[in-house]
Amino acid sequence: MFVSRTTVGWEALAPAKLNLYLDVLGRRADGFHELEMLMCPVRLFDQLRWTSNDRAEIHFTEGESTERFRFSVAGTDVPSDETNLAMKAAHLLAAEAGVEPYGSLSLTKRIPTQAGMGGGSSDAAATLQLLNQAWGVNYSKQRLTGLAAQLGSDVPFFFAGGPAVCRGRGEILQPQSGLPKLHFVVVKPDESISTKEAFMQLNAGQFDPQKSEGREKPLERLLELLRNGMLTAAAKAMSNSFQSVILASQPILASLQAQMTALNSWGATMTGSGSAFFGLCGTAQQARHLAGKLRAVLEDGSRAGAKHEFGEGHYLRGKTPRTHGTVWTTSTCY
Ligand SMILES: C[C@@](CO)(OP(=O)(O)O)[C@H](O)COP(=O)(O)OP(=O)(O)OC[C@H]1O[C@@H](n2ccc(N)nc2=O)[C@H](O)[C@@H]1O
Ligand SMILES: Nc1ncnc2c1ncn2[C@@H]1O[C@H](COP(=O)(O)OP(=O)(O)O)[C@@H](O)[C@H]1O
Repeated sequence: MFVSRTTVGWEALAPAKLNLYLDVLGRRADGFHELEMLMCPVRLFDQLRWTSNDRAEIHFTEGESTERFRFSVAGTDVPSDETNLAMKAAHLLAAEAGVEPYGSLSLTKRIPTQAGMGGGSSDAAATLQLLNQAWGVNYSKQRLTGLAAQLGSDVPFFFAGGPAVCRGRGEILQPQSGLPKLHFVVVKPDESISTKEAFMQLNAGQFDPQKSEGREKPLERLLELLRNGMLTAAAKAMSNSFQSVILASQPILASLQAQMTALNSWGATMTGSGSAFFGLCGTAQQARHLAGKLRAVLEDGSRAGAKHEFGEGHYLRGKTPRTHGTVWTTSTCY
């Protein structure tokens, strides 16, 4: 995430993430699942802005806001009340630091929701970082990462500042250096998937205790292929434990994945618990080319060309079954 000063306060860019590898190793006694993942931040950003009441000379009285702290959301239908992860992050930091929340925090959503792209988690991490500066709390990155784990399993990842292997619930981070810049086409179908429900769809039969004993260590192999720039093989080595379960239960997503694979011999992989899919491409030009091919097959002219500030989104319409969604070209940011 990127935090900077503005003339009236502070601003943060909260990146989306893609899971290049996701293995669910088993269910834990606390109800969470033990994971092994490779995640990368990508250049599709939500934006958070904070201004102080003093500078804006505003006194707030309405909605969910207190007089001293106001929160607003633009861009999509995520909640703008205390249940928003950005608000949860603000209140957690305030309680921990003994600060009474103040100022005006606004969130502009661009990352699709329930996509497996970590938008809410990234917003929470960016809010911790932003308000840590704005309120003069000055906690270390380590202390903020500890708070992040209380907000959600994926939140600490956004403090890694680049690609990381994530284990445990997702909060045990091993940052990875030496990976090349990677280019992707991402498609978010209109169908969304709740993370909790995706975990519930997995059954115990899918957790093989012998899997980790003497296995060929597919994650290490993927990392090695990426470091050596062997991207064709790396694309084939990407995998996601949720994918087969989700595709079996949602034929429309199976259709989308088949369409993407037909147009991109490197294949298409689901990110997180879905529902977005991504295809790895060799260069930005190839990504644009693939996005163009996807549009030619799937595009709905009525919404084509919708522009996003940090990338281009295009509405898609497939043949059978009809697939609707948005496609972006993007790349890793680190
Ligand atoms: C699956 C992943 C993979 O990156 O991403 P998304 O698809 O959500 O982006 C993450 O593990 C999601 O992390 P996050 O979205 O922070 O999850 P949390 O809020 O902690 O948990 C939401 C729900 O998912 C389940 N959950 C989550 C993480 C985990 N290791 N085991 C679980 O069983 C639990 O049922 C929990 O109630
Ligand atoms: N700031 C936020 N951005 C997105 N979703 C949020 C946010 N705060 C709370 N939520 C809730 O969390 C749910 C999933 O969040 P999201 O990050 O989009 O999922 P995923 O991790 O699967 O990409 C949403 O349905 C929404 O109701």
